[in-house]
Amino acid sequence: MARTLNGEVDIVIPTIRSLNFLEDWRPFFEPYHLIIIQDGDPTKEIKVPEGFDYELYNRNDINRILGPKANCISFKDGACRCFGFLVSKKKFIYTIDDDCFVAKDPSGKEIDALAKHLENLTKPSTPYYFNTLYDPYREGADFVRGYPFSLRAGVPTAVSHGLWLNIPDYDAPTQLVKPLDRNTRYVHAVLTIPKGTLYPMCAMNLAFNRELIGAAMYFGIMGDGQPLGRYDDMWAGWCTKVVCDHLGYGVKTGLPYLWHSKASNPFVNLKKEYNGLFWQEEMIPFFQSVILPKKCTNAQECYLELAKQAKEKLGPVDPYFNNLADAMVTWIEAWEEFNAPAKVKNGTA
Ligand SMILES: O=c1ccn([C@@H]2O[C@H](COP(=O)(O)OP(=O)(O)O[C@H]3OC[C@H](O)[C@H](O)[C@H]3O)[C@@H](O)[C@H]2O)c(=O)[nH]1
Ligand SMILES: [Mn+2]
Repeated sequence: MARTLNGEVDIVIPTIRSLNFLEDWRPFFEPYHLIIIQDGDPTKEIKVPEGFDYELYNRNDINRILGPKANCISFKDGACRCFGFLVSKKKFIYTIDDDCFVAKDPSGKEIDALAKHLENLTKPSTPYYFNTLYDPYREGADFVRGYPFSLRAGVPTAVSHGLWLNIPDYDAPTQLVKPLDRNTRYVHAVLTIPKGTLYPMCAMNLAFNRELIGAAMYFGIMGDGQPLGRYDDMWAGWCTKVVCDHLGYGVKTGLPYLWHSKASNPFVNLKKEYNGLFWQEEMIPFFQSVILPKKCTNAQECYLELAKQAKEKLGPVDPYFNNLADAMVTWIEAWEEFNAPAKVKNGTA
């Protein structure tokens, strides 16, 4: 059972809708601090249900706080959530969409998704050698015969990627041809994604160790005024996986599940993700070929190197990638502004 780490966790929610979904999560979320990022029209009043401890930022706040650097935070795209990662001071971040609800496991028990994520993040990962009995650190499981003892300590876990029952995270073409698909399969497993393997990270039900990988968890410039949308979490997932592989951190996927209730409009989604459908055939081979130099020893340094290589290798694909690479650098500048080690003055920090 994960320790209650409520002093070490922020829950980040991007929203253009309502926050009534929090009533479903109240038993699990009330002890935690929420960072709500209100996207779209800042004059619209967003109601937060009584009893939650939260801070709320709209576009005016982001512009006021970041000044010219605000141009690295997307507008009219769920990617705006990464502003919450920037202003948080906590060790762990859990980010969830406002159309996601508490799911039930096959026994009918409500799933405390946050507790399971914290368990995933506070137990090691095994990226170097696959354990065929899945998560060896889970109650009632272990390493199987032939698993080297030299690797059984595992590595620190940086990302915990949860899944969704009901509406699956399909791209627009798949959603258009299979509108009635519902995910009813509850697979009771947590897997470490092997080193050297990328994956399509969805931000609907995602947790990470902000101290290890937060600087690389940037969701890019998407949405309004950009030729790309709904690839925010994909970009962040590819960047963070490459950085985790380089730094020796683990990424897990699988449990916990939540219940995803709303299918967004596939035609609108097609317009947003259209370029991504063929640019991903260039982006993914780029990330598969990235080699980060040994001198990069933390997420910030790795990320600046990634920005440099993305500009070199993907800039020729489309000028958008030059802007994205520049925004990645702006993000790190903002990150360092918010996370500079406390300056020590006459002996006190
Ligand atoms: O302009 C916007 C649009 C949405 N949001 C908030 O982002 C969350 C996701 O929105 P939605 O549920 O409409 O997206 P989906 O089609 O279900 O799929 C997304 O799931 C999240 C991924 O990051 C990716 O964007 C898609 O796979 C929700 O909280 C909206 O309120 C927004 O802030 N601005
Ligand atoms: Mn949704």
